[in-house]
Amino acid sequence: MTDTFPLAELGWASDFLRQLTLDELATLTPCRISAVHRSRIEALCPTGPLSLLPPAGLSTAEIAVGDWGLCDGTRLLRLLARRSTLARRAAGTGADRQLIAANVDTLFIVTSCNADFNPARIERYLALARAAGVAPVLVLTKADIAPDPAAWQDRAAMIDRRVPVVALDARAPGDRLADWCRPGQTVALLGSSGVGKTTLANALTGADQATAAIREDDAKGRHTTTGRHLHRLVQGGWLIDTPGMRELRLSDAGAGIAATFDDLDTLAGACRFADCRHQTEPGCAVQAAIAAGTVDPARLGRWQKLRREDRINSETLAEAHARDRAFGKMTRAALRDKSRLRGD
Ligand SMILES: Nc1nc2c(ncn2[C@@H]2O[C@H](COP(=O)(O)OP(=O)(O)OP(=O)(O)O)[C@@H](O)[C@H]2O)c(=O)[nH]1
Ligand SMILES: [Zn+2]
Repeated sequence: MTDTFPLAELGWASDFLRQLTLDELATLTPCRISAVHRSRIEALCPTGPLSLLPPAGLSTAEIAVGDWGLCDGTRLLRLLARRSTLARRAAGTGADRQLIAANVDTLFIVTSCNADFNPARIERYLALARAAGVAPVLVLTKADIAPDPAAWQDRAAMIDRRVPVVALDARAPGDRLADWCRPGQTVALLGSSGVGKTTLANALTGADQATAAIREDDAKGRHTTTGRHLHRLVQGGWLIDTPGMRELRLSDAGAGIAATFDDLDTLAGACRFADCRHQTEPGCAVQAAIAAGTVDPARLGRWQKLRREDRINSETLAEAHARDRAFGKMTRAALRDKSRLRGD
């Protein structure tokens, strides 16, 4: 396997080039981060894989697999602004966002042509992708064993007409994903357990995940595995597969939710009250659309649930405490009322 990659093949593009000063252009080498450890960083650069020291004054927690940086061959000197960022944070902890991947172009939202198919989950992933700045594609696996894969494809297309839908056998995707898996492109997979992510990743990288990493012949002739989380695709391009990818959840995704439910978002703007909850308020444009049959009430329910979930997952520690306190107060008041009614 060759270990050298022209920059364009690694995903280098003009919006990264533009960030370099003339001096940097003359003296430093662009590199793509393939793994991040506590005190070392693995990267791919045009001359091959490198193990680098982190930049002075920058915690490795601020570096993501897929990031572009500039190095002098020994140390990563700085990171370049990202095109997209996938991150997460634990609910209600207010913890800093944990970076999962950077500069992913396409997120394959994977679900199966069976009971795993769930519009609410697909919408959640669509919102997550859009909030991160990544283009979503719906991939329906197990098309080979579904009685009517076209029907599943139609159901998926109904969720969001703007999103491409591909139904396939994850074991043999052929060139069905060739629009997104090509030189310079970076993809990632998201979906629940058992839908075929590992199977698809293996097919796209042409190998077992454990062996798909790029191997470097070092001076002693030993093999060192690099590119741990940045896997080269058979058709060109890269697959980012970090452990956190599988536990991605919605947070700070308000803009992604609005983009995914833009029909409801627009209607809500026409409600009489700015804080309309779209239940029984007079002048509610959303309820009017439901009454007119142009909006599915189930979709309104999913939108509201997702917004609540995002709000809770995005709140800071102080906000979470305030919510708990308010809830405690409410419960205590309710208990007091109850005992008053009982005449205690
Ligand atoms: N016939 C068929 N089998 C599939 C397809 N995709 C996945 N499978 C099978 O489904 C099972 C689960 O697939 P995995 O690739 O392990 O699923 P996963 O999404 O990686 O699951 P986790 O590792 O739990 O996240 C395996 O036995 C696969 O062989 C498909 O498109 N067609
Ligand atoms: Zn309303």
